Amino acid sequence: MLIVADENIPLLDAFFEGFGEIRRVPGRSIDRATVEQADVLLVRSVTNVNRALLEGTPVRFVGTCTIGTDHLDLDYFKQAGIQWSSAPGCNARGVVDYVLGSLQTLAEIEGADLNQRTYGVVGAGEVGGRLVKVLKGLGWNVLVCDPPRQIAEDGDYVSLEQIIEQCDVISLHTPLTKSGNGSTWHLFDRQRLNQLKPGTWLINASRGAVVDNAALREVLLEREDLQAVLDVWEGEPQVDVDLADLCVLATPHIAGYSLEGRQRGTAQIYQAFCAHLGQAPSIQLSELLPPSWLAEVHLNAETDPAWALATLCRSVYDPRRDDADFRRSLVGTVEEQRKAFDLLRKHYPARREIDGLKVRINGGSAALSQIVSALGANAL
Ligand SMILES: NC(=O)C1=CN([C@@H]2O[C@H](COP(=O)(O)OP(=O)(O)OC[C@H]3O[C@@H](n4cnc5c(N)ncnc54)[C@H](O)[C@@H]3O)[C@@H](O)[C@H]2O)C=CC1
Ligand SMILES: O=C(O)C(=O)[C@H](O)COP(=O)(O)O
Repeated sequence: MLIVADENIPLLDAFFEGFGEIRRVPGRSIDRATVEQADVLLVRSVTNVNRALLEGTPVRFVGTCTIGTDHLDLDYFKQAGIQWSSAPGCNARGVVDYVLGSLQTLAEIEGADLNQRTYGVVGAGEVGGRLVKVLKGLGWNVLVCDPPRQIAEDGDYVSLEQIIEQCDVISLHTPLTKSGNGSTWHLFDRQRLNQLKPGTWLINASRGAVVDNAALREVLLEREDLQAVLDVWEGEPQVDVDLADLCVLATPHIAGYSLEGRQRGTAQIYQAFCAHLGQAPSIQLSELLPPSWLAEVHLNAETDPAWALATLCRSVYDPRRDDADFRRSLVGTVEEQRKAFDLLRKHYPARREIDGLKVRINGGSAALSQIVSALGANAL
């Protein structure tokens, strides 16, 4: 069996070497010739997998080690009888950590009290749902917009208009869909961007085109009161450098790049492939993941809760380093910038999630316990 795989998929050998030959290829170079003999294709978000790539090839299973599926032509897969799997939720916690770290930076720059803001989460699936839980757990005021969920289930949802009217912070977590009633392509167009409340913070770690990037650049130039944090870009790896300059934080699509998140993505595809073959999985991710780095943190009961929150969030992830690395890369020719975008992602340093963190509060404090529990760390 020939497995063609994006070279940036971690733990490929650990999970897949037992199945046959693995051929590693840069994700953006996967073309017709690359998959001509392949039985299995394992990709990341940078490879568009469609009829033009696969028709007439032996590929019968496609795995993407990502949450997003906007690079896959699922209608074609169905028509052609090609089995596929994504990795739902694999790196959702990493994105939540990115949003939390970004909020700390925004609060610091703006001198704002995070407790006093109203948060709007647009899209409450794997990522947004986890984020809502954390924000509500912190006792913050959160509004949630998710029309498909609102139709499917009873719940406390609001319209996008209400989010725009009432929220001080808006975080986007929808899939990118380009057709149909609920299409999210340019969900935040010029009109909606103009309607944002004075002083709104807009965070996009979903897909670049959920926000009209050209319109956002123009609106940010006109309205100095708005603050934007962008992890994803229309047309990436090419980035609108002027837009990046106007953002408080700008990063190269790494919000979900926790070590656990990336490795979980491979593990989930492995499990799906085993199911496709009718085999029981024999390799466990828990046996491969290195132990948590921050074993234990002690806080004194007198610690200021805002300081404790900032310290715990930043102990897990602080986006300022990624922002600085990214800005340094936005020089030279367009081709050099595109290469730099991919290189920053290829050589992304390992970053851990908060689950393994144990926090002891010396003396006991209800406010600190609430923070520890909301973040998903373990109270000792
Ligand atoms: N920046 C990064 O590194 C990462 C980005 N992502 C992206 O984050 C986004 C969210 O991922 P998940 O939460 O796993 O997806 P999900 O599919 O679990 O949840 C998406 C939610 O959005 C809702 N939704 C759909 N259309 C909507 C609309 N018009 N308005 C409001 N809500 C709408 C859906 O009902 C669903 O509940 C995706 O675009 C994914 O590709 C995911 C992981 C990492
Ligand atoms: O899982 C997703 O969806 C993401 O956006 C991932 O962070 C994408 O990572 P790459 O596949 O682009 O490495």
